[in-house]
Amino acid sequence: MADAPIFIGAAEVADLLQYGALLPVLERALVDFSKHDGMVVQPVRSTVPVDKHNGFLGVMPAYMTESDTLATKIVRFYHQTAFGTSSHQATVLLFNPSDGSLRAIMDGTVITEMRTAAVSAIATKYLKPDRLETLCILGSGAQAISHYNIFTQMFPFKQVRVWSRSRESAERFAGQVQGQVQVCTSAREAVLGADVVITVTMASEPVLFGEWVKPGAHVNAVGACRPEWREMDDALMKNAVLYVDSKEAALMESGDVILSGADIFAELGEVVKGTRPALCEKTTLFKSLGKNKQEAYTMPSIQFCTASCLFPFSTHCLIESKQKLLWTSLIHLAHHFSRN
Ligand SMILES: NC(=O)C1=CN([C@@H]2O[C@H](COP(=O)(O)OP(=O)(O)OC[C@H]3O[C@@H](n4cnc5c(N)ncnc54)[C@H](O)[C@@H]3O)[C@@H](O)[C@H]2O)C=CC1
Ligand SMILES: O=C(O)C1=NCCCC1
Repeated sequence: MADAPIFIGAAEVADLLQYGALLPVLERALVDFSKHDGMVVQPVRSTVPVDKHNGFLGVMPAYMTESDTLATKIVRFYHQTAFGTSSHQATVLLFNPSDGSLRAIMDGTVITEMRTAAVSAIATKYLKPDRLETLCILGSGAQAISHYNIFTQMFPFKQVRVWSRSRESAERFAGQVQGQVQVCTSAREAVLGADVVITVTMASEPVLFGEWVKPGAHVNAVGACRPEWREMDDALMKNAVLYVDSKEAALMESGDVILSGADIFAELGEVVKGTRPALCEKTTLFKSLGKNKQEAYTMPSIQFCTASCLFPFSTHCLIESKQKLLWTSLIHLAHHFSRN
């Protein structure tokens, strides 16, 4: 009889997954994904609208030939959730690629929060302006917190500003993170003069306008993952140099890209690999959808990295950390767990 799949819950994921291990594997995942050589199979996320309940279910499968890793992330994102329940909830399934059997089930919510923030941090590492004094975060939910945590660890910001639709949630955010945060009464006030701006809202209409953004600043646009949703106005989309995690996903899922008609300059993986330039002296915008890594990653269609690719890598990090062993594949890892 086949071994039962192992289960790795949220607390264990949170305990084991460290940014230090996650960042290099995500960089590698971004590069592999952007080679487009057929070695990473990660279709654009398939999303089912659950209109009756104002939500969506996204499925993000991915297969990576080199590491022989087969995984799927399933993520739900709902506008209205019961008090105290996260709007985003994800599960990652790992399969044995040789026969397709299920080897592991793990919480994907923490992975989604950390993977997404880590990829924004990678984009910022490559695209940042010379001066890094002020960080602006629009939104105050789970992604705002994970972005705050890694951005304040990785970069020497002197000031962090936050804006949210309600001052109460912005103040709650300021009380949850370690370190000083300036709560702003308007998005404009938060954005003016900022060197790096992060948008992590569930908005479907623009909350960030090009006229507010300092020339030469870098923007990480993380929300608005539906073809009809926006976080940015056309002025910003057209004036910034546009980088994405996946061109295919951006052209199918990002309302900011599709509706503005902005030209995509490069995938982030191409910049990390060095085949496309990082135009740091210009205003840059990284449109994240999770395709490459994340999804896979945790979400496979990753949006893997957004999708798919990223996901398996994240899982590797988890397991390596726990076992202090270098595993070469998720499946090996899953087997190991099931025997211990
Ligand atoms: N690019 C990627 O790989 C990923 C993107 N996301 C996206 O990031 C965004 C934030 O996700 P979470 O922090 O997990 O969600 P959350 O529900 O924890 O926080 C959402 C934030 O958006 C604000 N908000 C909601 N509606 C708004 C509106 N109409 N205008 C302005 N603000 C509004 C809320 O007040 C809250 O501060 C979402 O759009 C989510 O879909 C999430 C995971 C991965
Ligand atoms: O990659 C993910 O996970 C998500 N991306 C976009 C919004 C929903 C979750």
